[in-house]
Amino acid sequence: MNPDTLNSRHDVPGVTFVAGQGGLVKAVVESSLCQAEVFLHGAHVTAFQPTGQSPVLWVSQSSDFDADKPIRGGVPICFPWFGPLAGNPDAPGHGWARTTAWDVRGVSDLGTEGIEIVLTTTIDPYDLSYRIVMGRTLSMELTVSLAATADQPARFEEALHTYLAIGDIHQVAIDGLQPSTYLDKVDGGQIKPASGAAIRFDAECDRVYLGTTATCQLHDPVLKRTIEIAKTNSDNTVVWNPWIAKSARMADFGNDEWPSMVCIETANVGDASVTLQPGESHTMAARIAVSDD
Ligand SMILES: O=P(O)(O)OC[C@H]1O[C@@H](O)[C@H](O)[C@@H](O)[C@@H]1O
Repeated sequence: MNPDTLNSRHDVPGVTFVAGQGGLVKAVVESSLCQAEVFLHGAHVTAFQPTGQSPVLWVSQSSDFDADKPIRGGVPICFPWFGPLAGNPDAPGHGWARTTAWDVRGVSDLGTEGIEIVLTTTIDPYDLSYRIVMGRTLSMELTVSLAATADQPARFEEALHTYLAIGDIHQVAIDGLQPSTYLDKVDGGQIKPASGAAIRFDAECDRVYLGTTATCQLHDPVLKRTIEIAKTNSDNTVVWNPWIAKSARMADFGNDEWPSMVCIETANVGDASVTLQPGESHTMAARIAVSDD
């Protein structure tokens, strides 16, 4: 749908639909609380910056902005599978949601809470609704529903694959996951014991933390801030930085960009996949808050 039509249908001060990079339509939010951007392509939040802070989300300078490709950075939605689809190497990594065109269900001003945008789409057999609230904090709620008329249960994986902007990967630390075991994708998918220590980085990291509902804190001594990620109905947290060799292999990721990002992903994957019976729905949420150190 073109931006003019969206602007006349959803006439809320502080929200403007425009043709963004690659001609893809995005909502631009500018309020006293924050600046933010959401592409309808993938229901992809690409920017969030509370007033007085530097940008919270990272987007690659080499990202594609193309209706057939995912955006590299921001918050891609991984659904209905995470990573490669088992048994189908031709299926797109991380599922269909991040390359689907979503519809605008509604835009509202929630006052001190922020601006709310609700996007919807259907990915057979599921109906998806994504509620984003952009204020001093960024809230994202993904609701997946299976129609009562569905003839069988359905099982899916999901992730809010959040790329966070950081000062320097060598200096950040992540708290909150100390007590959790993790699946180490860099080491053949082995399950590793809880480390008991904050996560620090000196090499490629690709870990699925298991059985954790914990809130994480990302401490950034360079930007002198802490980003907190709280979550609901999520049993996994994925932590990812591609480091040197893997980022060099990705066409949509600049070779020298890896020190300035880390992903902390709110997820339900693998053994934590969600099964819905006909008529059921499931909501997973993440809330990102920033504070100065
Ligand atoms: O290149 P993609 O499909 O966006 O995936 C990026 C990364 O996403 C992470 O969530 C995965 O754990 C990594 O294994 C993967 O490399």
